[in-house]
Amino acid sequence: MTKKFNFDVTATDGRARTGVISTPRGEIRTPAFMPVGTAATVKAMLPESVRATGADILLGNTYHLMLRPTAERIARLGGLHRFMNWDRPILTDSGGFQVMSLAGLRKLTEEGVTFKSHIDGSRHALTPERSMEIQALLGSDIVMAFDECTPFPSDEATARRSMELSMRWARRSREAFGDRPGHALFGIQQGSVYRDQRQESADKLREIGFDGYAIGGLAVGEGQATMFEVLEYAPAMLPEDRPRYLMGVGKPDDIVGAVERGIDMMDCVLPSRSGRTGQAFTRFGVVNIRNARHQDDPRPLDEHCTCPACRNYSRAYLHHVNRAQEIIASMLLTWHNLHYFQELMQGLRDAIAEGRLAAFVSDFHARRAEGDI
Ligand SMILES: Nc1nc2c(CCNCC3CCCCC3)c3[nH]c(NCCc4ccccc4)nc3cc2c(=O)[nH]1
Repeated sequence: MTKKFNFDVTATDGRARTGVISTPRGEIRTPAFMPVGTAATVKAMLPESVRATGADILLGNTYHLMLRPTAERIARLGGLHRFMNWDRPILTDSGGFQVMSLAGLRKLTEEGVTFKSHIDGSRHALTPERSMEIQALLGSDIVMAFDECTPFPSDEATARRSMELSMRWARRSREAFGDRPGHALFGIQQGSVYRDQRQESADKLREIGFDGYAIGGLAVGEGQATMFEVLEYAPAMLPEDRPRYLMGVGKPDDIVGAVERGIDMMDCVLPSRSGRTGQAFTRFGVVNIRNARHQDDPRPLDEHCTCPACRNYSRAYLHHVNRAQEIIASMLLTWHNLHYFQELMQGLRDAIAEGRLAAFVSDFHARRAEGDI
């Protein structure tokens, strides 16, 4: 059991690479997709089911857990791993992004953000120091610096002010995090869609020094083409011997494009959230199980898939339980989607390791064109 946090690149294919992040709680195979466990649960999944889909790490969140049940209570109960019965690595986001997207009455100053809880209206404050304290109380293995996700679109001056604030907060996060062997602190690059600002942000983060580097400020409405334009240059600005984490991404084709451009880690609510609405991701594209055309279909979602939903249930059944709003509908569709996302990651890792990523990617796109789903 390593007591340290390490990242080793094991193979490359173009800008893409495979690697292993070693942590005291286990190894993370990269490129990795990280399921989101917002309120100390991956919704509709038991932790052992999340593990069965192939996940090595999952996400928690400062914002949600500080409001309910509070980080102090989770710490008193032994920390987030014990609390949610997940003994592998956990990465927690620093809370700023969720404040801006969920909380009410927000006030942003140099110090940090104050806001009203979306749960009970109580007032709270998040600063770099408080975010580090909360993430330490939770016991997360990978801690995210406290940042401001620059809204899109932003003009250059606005984006610059936002990025520079995030870089001052990055330094305060680093200082407040201190020296915690076996735990990692990741910095978050900002700079919106402005190449010079992305470079300045990357240089500042390197100067401060982090265990890993995230690309923030993307997947905020700019669209895939613009995101990929930024990913043509932003990953290479970050240290190549450290993990690169693209936050909030994404759809399967976003993930494939990001991995081709050198990204090692991603997270997204999409597979779980869309599973609960009846959207199933398959190698041929998305199946919306609520559509009446499935009500007599005896076939599984995807006959190639080995997940419990595809092994044991028909589209007709999944259509029925979804229409009836049965709890099992969320369970089966979530499990299928997380399984599909992890299978996609395993396919990418294998293709990179064998130097055949280009073939994998063209096959990935070709299947989806078929569209007989
Ligand atoms: N610090 C920080 N976090 C960001 C996040 C949250 C990543 N997920 C955390 C996770 C923790 C647990 C609770 C859930 C969130 C982002 N998410 C997106 N796009 C999502 C776009 C999207 C995709 C599908 C559905 C909704 C929204 N862009 C992001 C940029 C940043 C950023 O600059 N800084």
